Amino acid sequence: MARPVTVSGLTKRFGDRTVLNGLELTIERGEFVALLGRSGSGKSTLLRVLAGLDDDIEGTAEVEGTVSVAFQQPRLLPWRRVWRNVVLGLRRDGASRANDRALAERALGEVRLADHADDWPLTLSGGEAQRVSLARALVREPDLLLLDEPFGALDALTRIAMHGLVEDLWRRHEPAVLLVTHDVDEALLLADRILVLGEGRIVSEHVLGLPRPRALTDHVEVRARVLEDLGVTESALA
Ligand SMILES: Nc1ncnc2c1ncn2[C@@H]1O[C@H](COP(=O)(O)OP(=O)(O)OP(=O)(O)O)[C@@H](O)[C@H]1O
Repeated sequence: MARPVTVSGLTKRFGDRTVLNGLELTIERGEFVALLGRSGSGKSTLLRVLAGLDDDIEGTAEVEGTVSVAFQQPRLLPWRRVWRNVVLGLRRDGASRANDRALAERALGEVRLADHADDWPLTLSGGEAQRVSLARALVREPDLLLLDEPFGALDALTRIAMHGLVEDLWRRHEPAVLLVTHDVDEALLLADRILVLGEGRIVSEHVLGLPRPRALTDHVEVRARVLEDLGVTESALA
């Protein structure tokens, strides 16, 4: 099976503004990649292109296999029960539809929400709703999982719990992951490789070799280098 992402010479303009400028990127099967970059650097734009939501581009962006996306907001349909939201995006024929409830229950079990299958989305907490969104992304068994700041709207404790959950789900399902985040520590905990986007291209790449689960202290030097690439100095944070 081909590599899930091969991007070459990708340029994306909005009017006369060039947001992505000759970007090169490959992601291997099962690889967990984090994408960092300053606000407005084009991270979401790149994700939208990879998700097939924007094809008005120059260059090539080849994506192989099934793609799922989870956004910062869980985007659940409030008038559908939780389990129906999970199977919403599945390609369906008569035979598989009969199986939907079982598929949804299994996916909800994986994100530890087995008891919430019949709830309405608006009764869920923010972290629970985001877990439903993850279940919905994974039920399609994607080859590529695109995560656009999926934990950005959650409180710090819930976010820590979600890191463990995502790592667990990634190991079990083995999709390639592209995680857009503002959180350097999140990237250091989860990713095989950290990319920094700037001036429309990948300006730096950091490969993280250490085993998992990781501690934040594992990558002190890489952390400093990534922050430097983002234009942040430790003294400015102190
Ligand atoms: N539909 C659009 N029309 C015009 N400009 C756009 C559009 N979408 C994005 N842009 C511009 O492209 C640039 C990159 O936006 P994008 O959302 O990709 O950045 P980002 O790195 O994800 O930012 P953030 O970290 O703040 O979410 C921004 O300047 C934005 O204003």
